[in-house]
Amino acid sequence: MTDRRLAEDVRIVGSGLLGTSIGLGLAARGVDVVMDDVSPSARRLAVDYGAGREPAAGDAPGLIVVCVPPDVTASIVARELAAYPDALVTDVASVKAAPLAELRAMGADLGRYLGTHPMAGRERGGAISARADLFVGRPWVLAGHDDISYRRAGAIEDMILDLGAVPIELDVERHDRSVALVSHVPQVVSSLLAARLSEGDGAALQLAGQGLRDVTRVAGSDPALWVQILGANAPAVVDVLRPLRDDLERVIAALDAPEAPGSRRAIADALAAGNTGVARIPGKHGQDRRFSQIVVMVDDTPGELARLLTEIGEAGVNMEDLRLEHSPGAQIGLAEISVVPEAEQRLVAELEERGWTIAGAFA
Ligand SMILES: NC(=O)C1=CN([C@@H]2O[C@H](COP(=O)(O)OP(=O)(O)OC[C@H]3O[C@@H](n4cnc5c(N)ncnc54)[C@H](O)[C@@H]3O)[C@@H](O)[C@H]2O)C=CC1
Ligand SMILES: O=C(O)C(=O)Cc1ccc(O)cc1
Repeated sequence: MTDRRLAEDVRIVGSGLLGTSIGLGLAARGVDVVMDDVSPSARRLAVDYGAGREPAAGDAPGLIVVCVPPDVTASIVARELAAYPDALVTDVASVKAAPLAELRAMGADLGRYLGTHPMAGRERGGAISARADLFVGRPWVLAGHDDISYRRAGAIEDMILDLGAVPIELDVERHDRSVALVSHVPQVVSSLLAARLSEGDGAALQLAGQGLRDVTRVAGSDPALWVQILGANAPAVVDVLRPLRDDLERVIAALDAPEAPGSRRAIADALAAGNTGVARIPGKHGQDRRFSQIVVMVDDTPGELARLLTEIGEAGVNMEDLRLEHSPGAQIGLAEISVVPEAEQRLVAELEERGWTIAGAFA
């Protein structure tokens, strides 16, 4: 028998990115998973990928996971609660207060419903983008409310743990305020910045480096999904956007008159506040500690990166993170290796001895 916590059979409604990824992860652990979708071809595709089986008469799931767009989440949750009176029902929508309020207004049986939100995803939807390991190591919020205890929702936590994610209990309002700050506003800022590029000189784009890619990655997200997410969490998003606009106006005023008394200070203060903020983003395993970075030049030939990683292992150093940078047209890649500060000097020496070129090392 596969090692797992979840004892229930699972029904997944919505066979897109999230539903298929959950199905793949659970099916791999031997759970009996049924995939469903309003679109028969989406459902069949998820079944073809191995996320689960077609629905059948007599299915009696103990846990139902609704993975549909936010604006239909409440109505599908209500339908499933009514259709399967013994099942626990959850959903994965990116907003939590609005679907709960809708369900309450419909008179749904909230004693069997607890919404969740995995903080993992991709810019592209659909089963074709799904991955069984999408949730490994990622936070997954259980959005608590007064009609059900976390203990009663134990099977949902079992599912989260079986998928390798980290359960976090937050009530719905705190969840929505939190994701406004860490997910919804970053989406808006990333999109607005990327939108500037559509007007830029084509030659300027040839100069694009990793910094631009870092801050615009999520600008490739699906507008149809995000219109729903932002609309459903509008007050919390605006609460972050307004002070952001004030900060931007202060920077613009300072740059309009950079020589005026106080202007340079205003710019420096804005950038320093950014340093303080970025230092608060937890690293791997949610820890706050910062790592040293070692940048190694890697020939753009097959097997070179694998050789580097093997040799770091041989040196007995645990790699905390890895980032790759490629310049278009260049035959060299840069591998930025994060290690604990105590290991930095030793690893640099080991790698140089083995013939690697170190482009930089910094704490
Ligand atoms: N895309 C992401 O990165 C993340 C998305 N979420 C949430 O997950 C949910 C699903 O998103 P994705 O999987 O990305 O979308 P998706 O577009 O890949 O899949 C949604 C699926 O739901 C189906 N569907 C639509 N209406 C339905 C209905 N009435 N009944 C049954 N099926 C229906 C669609 O046919 C589609 O297959 C959304 O609520 C989203 O907020 C949560 C975390 C991350
Ligand atoms: O791509 C990423 O980094 C994400 O964080 C994706 C994501 C998109 C929507 C969510 O509600 C949660 C996560």
